[in-house]
Amino acid sequence: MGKVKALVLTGFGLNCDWETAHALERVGAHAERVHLNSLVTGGKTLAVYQVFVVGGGFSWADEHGAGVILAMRLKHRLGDAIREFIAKGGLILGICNGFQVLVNLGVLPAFDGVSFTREVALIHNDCGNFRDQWVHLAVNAESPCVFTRGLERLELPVRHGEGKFYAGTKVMEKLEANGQVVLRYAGADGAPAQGSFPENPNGSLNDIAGICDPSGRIFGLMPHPEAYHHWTHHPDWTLQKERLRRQNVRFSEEGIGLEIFRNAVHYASESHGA
Ligand SMILES: NC(=O)CC[C@H](N)C(=O)O
Repeated sequence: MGKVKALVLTGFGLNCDWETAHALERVGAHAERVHLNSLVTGGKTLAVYQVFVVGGGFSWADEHGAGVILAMRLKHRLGDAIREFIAKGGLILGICNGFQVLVNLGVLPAFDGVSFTREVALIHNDCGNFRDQWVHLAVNAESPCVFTRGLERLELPVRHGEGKFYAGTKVMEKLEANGQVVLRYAGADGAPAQGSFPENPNGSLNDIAGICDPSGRIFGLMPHPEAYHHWTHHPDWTLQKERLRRQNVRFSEEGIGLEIFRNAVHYASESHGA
């Protein structure tokens, strides 16, 4: 049985690809960092991978809005390949700048399949500046998202200037009704932040930090799971071991961010017999 093949996109200002590929390798995938131009010119083909990750960074320097130009490039040069990739059951993960790309591309929320038009937006943070901080996240147990299976709460870092999730009332209602809201910013107790700053770092409506498509196979989130793949990444790591011992929780060398990738690789290996 071969390893699950994951493509991590690179190029034009994306800058979390090494960490993202490393996280995927840690959970058993074969991860390849592939430049956008290699896909566009046909040197590499999306169809041979089971997981497609658009990671964090500053593609095209956030010109015209974060993720806008990369989304246009993907739509016009690789739209058919992306549509086919989704139709044959592939998984897509968009992290931070990647989430902004998927939203601009209309691959999320994709109520009736990929629309290639923007239905929701990630706009400038309410606080008016770039936020670099750790957040608590509550996972919606009702969501079909395959990436968050078995998870209830997470702690991950965010680093973004345009992370405020925004949509019209009807779209918000539909997202909530479908269970497509996967992650919400929360307090340390796991209760939704209800817009309070800095627990909700950007003013996202309904505290939304991540959404999925109706199938649960396409997932986008503003926090960075690849940036918590080892326990020492956590700002309180020196206290962590002792705290867990007191709570009778088994200590793990892994950061919880790895679980997102592990779920993806597990799902891909089961559904594709990799
Ligand atoms: N870390 C990131 O991917 C940042 C995304 C984007 N450049 C922003 O600032 O909003």
